Amino acid sequence: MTAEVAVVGFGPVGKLLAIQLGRRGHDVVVVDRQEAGYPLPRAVTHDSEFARVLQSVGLPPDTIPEVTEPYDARYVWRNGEGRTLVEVDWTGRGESGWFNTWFFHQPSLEDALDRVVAGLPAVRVLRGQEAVGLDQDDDGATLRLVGTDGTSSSLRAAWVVGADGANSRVRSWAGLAWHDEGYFYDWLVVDVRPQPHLRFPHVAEQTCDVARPATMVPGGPGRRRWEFMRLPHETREQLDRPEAAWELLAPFGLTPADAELERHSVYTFQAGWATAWRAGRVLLAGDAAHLMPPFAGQGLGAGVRDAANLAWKLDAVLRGAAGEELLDSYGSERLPHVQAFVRFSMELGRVICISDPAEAAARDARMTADWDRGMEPPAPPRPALGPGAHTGPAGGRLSRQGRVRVDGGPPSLLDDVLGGPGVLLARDAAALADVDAAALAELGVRVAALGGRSPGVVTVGDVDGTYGRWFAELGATAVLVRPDGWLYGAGDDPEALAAVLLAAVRRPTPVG
Ligand SMILES: O=C(O)CCc1cccc(O)c1
Repeated sequence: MTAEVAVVGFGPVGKLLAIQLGRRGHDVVVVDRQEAGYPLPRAVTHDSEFARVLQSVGLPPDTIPEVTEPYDARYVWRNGEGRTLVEVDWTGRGESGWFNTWFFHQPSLEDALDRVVAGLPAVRVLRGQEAVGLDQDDDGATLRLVGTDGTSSSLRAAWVVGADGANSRVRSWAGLAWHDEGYFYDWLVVDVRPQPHLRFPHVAEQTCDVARPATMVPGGPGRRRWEFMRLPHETREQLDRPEAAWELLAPFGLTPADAELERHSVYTFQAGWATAWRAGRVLLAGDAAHLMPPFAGQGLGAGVRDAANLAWKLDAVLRGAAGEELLDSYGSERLPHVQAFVRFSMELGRVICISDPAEAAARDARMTADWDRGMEPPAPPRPALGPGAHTGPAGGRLSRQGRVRVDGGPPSLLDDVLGGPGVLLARDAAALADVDAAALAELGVRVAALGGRSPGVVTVGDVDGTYGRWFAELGATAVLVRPDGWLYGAGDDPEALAAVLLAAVRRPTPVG
């Protein structure tokens, strides 16, 4: 069997990558050793950028209310006595055009992604096929597979992506090293469906109580998630029992009579990353490439960013629009970005994972004093991409998505008008007259303007002034946004911007 891309692992990251490549017409085979999907939640929160990626695969979050719901409120941290330590602002809309914070039910999201995959003839999914080995040469890689019935086969692909989770075998076969931050905390993760009459408050809270550090967050529509830290005197086995879960849920007013315990499982929260994400024909994505504790709610989001970054680059390489060196920019861009979130999540963990009373008292004194005098918590990181396929000071930053109007029609998000985030957008269509639109289209980038008319250019009205403000902040009259929604660059000469991108991807400058 052969494919252009073989993906090992059919979790959300493998699914999104397969969809993005399959929608661009590439022949993708996904293998997963499990016969069926994992039916229980793992991640429960996503951000505005993740929402835009869902939009790009035909699942805009406002059309899947059974899967995900916005959280337009604060993320509250309290001490053992219920005093506020800090409140993090999780309200409002992000620059990607969607609410900043959402809580979702992962199995329902995966079902929705499965339905998208099923509609893509270019994507084949082989469940019950375990990858047991990998060989590669200059032209591709071969996976050795064993089915659940014991049958052996092989799968040859131009590129293999290991989206096979924290214990990635693809990572080991490719010889990609792992950097471990030495961060290990065991937590009992509990997913619950309270009966609707309980009317649970829709809040995200951390209880920083030495007696039992605990997290309570929504778990997607109709569900709640609790996480309880294992204390030093407890074993994993003592904690990983339904009786232990119910005992810990009781103070929150939950009993087996009015709630369903969907899952309880002890996880070891960890932090680390693969030091390189490509070895020849093999690439890593998702938990195979990075792990972080959940306190910033960014673990799966990082994997989703991987899929978006990798998809457009693999697409460009496979269609011959870019040299394979472009794939080196995947890890060089994504690694520094994900490191910022790993470190931020560990810092949050250092606040909550405290079991020593003296240390907790010092934390409480410091944080309540800061909060009482109105000190705002440090903002979550907004890292730029590391070195790679972008140019100038604005390049490598997240782009914006606003509402636009075409020919006096109703407002729509720009990506919906253009078919995806990739765009060379100029203030005036006249500046785009000589741009090589066909070459940009090969990379998944369309050509649009906020005013004027020019053949082949989509002219859009800037409904809320999002783009006018953004251009003013950048001091530019044109932006070049990559198909993953990240800014390639900004300036006053869109033709030159396009030419720099086209030259860079055809012969990228080596990174690192
Ligand atoms: O969705 C996740 O990654 C885990 C859920 C979560 C969200 C916010 C705080 C926290 O401690 C866990």
